Amino acid sequence: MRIDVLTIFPDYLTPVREALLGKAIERGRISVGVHDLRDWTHDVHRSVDDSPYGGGPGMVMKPDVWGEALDSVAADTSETPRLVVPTPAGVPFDQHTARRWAGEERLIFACGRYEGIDQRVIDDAARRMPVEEVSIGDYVLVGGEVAALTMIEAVVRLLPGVLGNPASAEQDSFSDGLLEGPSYTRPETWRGLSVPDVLRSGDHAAVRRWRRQQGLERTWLRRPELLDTLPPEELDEHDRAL
Ligand SMILES: O=C(OCc1ccccc1)c1cn[nH]c1
Repeated sequence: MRIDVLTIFPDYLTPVREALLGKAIERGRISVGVHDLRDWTHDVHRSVDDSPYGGGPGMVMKPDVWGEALDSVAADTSETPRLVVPTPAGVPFDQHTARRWAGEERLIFACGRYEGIDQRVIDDAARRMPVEEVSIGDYVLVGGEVAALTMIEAVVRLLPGVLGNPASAEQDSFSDGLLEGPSYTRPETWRGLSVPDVLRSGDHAAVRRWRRQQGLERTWLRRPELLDTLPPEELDEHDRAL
């Protein structure tokens, strides 16, 4: 998989080369290109934004600079990239989307700042490649870089050969639509707090049941709406009796 990130703060993406993702890059599992949007400006001030039509606060990122940058980065290879635009106004990003994107050959993340990118950039790009405007949460960041890092990590950890322990990618939260329950490790008692007996019982069926019950309880308490969208087969009659 090849990932490109367009940003006016390329240094913000340095963490992408750390640890987990760093290993994936070393192993050639993914290649990551970080590009400074200002490289596609032509004026002496290297300006990337301007005042919004219709008035209002803040600035909007210019279409011409973005258009040239996207043309250039997208053209690098024959595969058609999927363009991801992080924005508070986007479709919520979730594990389902992460799994879907893990199958892509190329992803380009367009990191907006200010009040966002001129909409025509997205409309024009959509004529040549799939485009998704995506939100990582209901809050406003200063720019899309942190959102891009978040989504890149969620996607890359799913690629075969990236995680040391692939099983954990399968059993992580949301893989069965429920939240993960609590986890414990040594020592058995710590500051007067003990590990639940069932986990030390060696009864694997009981452990499975207990973990599922804990996941259901936690989901019920913290994210009840996830129970509504659970596929019916996920909740067996035993769960319903809980
Ligand atoms: O703030 C975000 O993206 C940066 C951004 C992009 C466009 C205009 C303002 C800010 C964001 C919040 N949830 N998901 C993404």
